[in-house]
Amino acid sequence: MEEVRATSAWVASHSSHVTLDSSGIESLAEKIKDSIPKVEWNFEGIHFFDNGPLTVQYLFVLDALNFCFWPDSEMNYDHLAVGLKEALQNDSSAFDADRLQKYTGPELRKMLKWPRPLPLEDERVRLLHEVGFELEKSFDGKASNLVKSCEKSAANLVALITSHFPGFRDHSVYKGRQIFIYKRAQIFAADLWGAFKGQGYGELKDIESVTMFADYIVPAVLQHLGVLRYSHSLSSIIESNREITSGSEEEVELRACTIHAVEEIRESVQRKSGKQVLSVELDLWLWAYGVRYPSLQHHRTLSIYY
Ligand SMILES: Nc1nc2c(c(CN[C@H]3C=C[C@H](O)[C@@H]3O)cn2[C@@H]2O[C@H](COP(=O)(O)O)[C@@H](O)[C@H]2O)c(=O)[nH]1
Repeated sequence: MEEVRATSAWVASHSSHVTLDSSGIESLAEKIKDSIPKVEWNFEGIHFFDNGPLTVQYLFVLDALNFCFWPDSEMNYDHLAVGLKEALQNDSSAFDADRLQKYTGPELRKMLKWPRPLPLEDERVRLLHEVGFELEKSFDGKASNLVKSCEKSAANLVALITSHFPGFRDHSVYKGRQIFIYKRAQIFAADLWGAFKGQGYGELKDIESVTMFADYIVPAVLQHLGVLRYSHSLSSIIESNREITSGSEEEVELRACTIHAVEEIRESVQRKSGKQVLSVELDLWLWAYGVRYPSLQHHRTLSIYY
């Protein structure tokens, strides 16, 4: 994940629309330095968990589809997590690699008990097929084999996922440079670590290398907390719910500056407290904060990456 850190820092130092407010970073770090509010993974109680390989399969399918819920104002991440959990509880072979390759849009919709087409439904189906196909071809159908081959390293896991599954290659070109974000690949590593409490399939010795997961909730939280500042034109686009094109300067800056800001907060908290802090812990706290305040306006980009 060094390339995620390094390229996000580069965007932050060449940014035109989003800036980091260093006094906002310092005052937030000061506020949380003694106790970063601990948020339990699965604090909402919405995920499938059986302590075995089926949970790994569930999390991989979940994170293959963990993007862009906002086009349907009634949909959110919880619907996906709960819908997939119930599907697996009703039929433990629902996510077998051969089955994943055959789902249609209406079947996926029915599985999630959603009464109308899902946002970006065709892409969601295509990505399910991709996951089923590549799991079958290279990992004997099982996401748990993918995890086993990573030697307890989140960095290896992200590299393996992004090399095998094109849908996870979350990157863009910004001012002539390739910028790596890898949101869904990294969140899968963090979900494993969180679900299995750092043991078994969740034992990742380098979990500190994972960055925050650049989605559409955390930038809005950081702006609200005075850590990120937007240009006048970007603010007005977000406030009027106008779409921001995937890969545009504004979009890349929103995501990369969020990653870099969380790194700066983490380093500042570490300096002040003398304790190690994980970006994953900061992410979960900031995300949980954001979903409690649905009135926070977030940017809108049609994307399969987040
Ligand atoms: N940075 C960050 N982004 C996250 C998550 C999660 C869920 N993680 C689970 C893991 C453990 C916990 O128990 C969580 O339940 C989803 N998202 C992103 O949010 C957006 C959805 O928003 P809304 O439309 O309002 O549901 C969408 O881009 C989605 O990809 C996270 O943890 N961090």
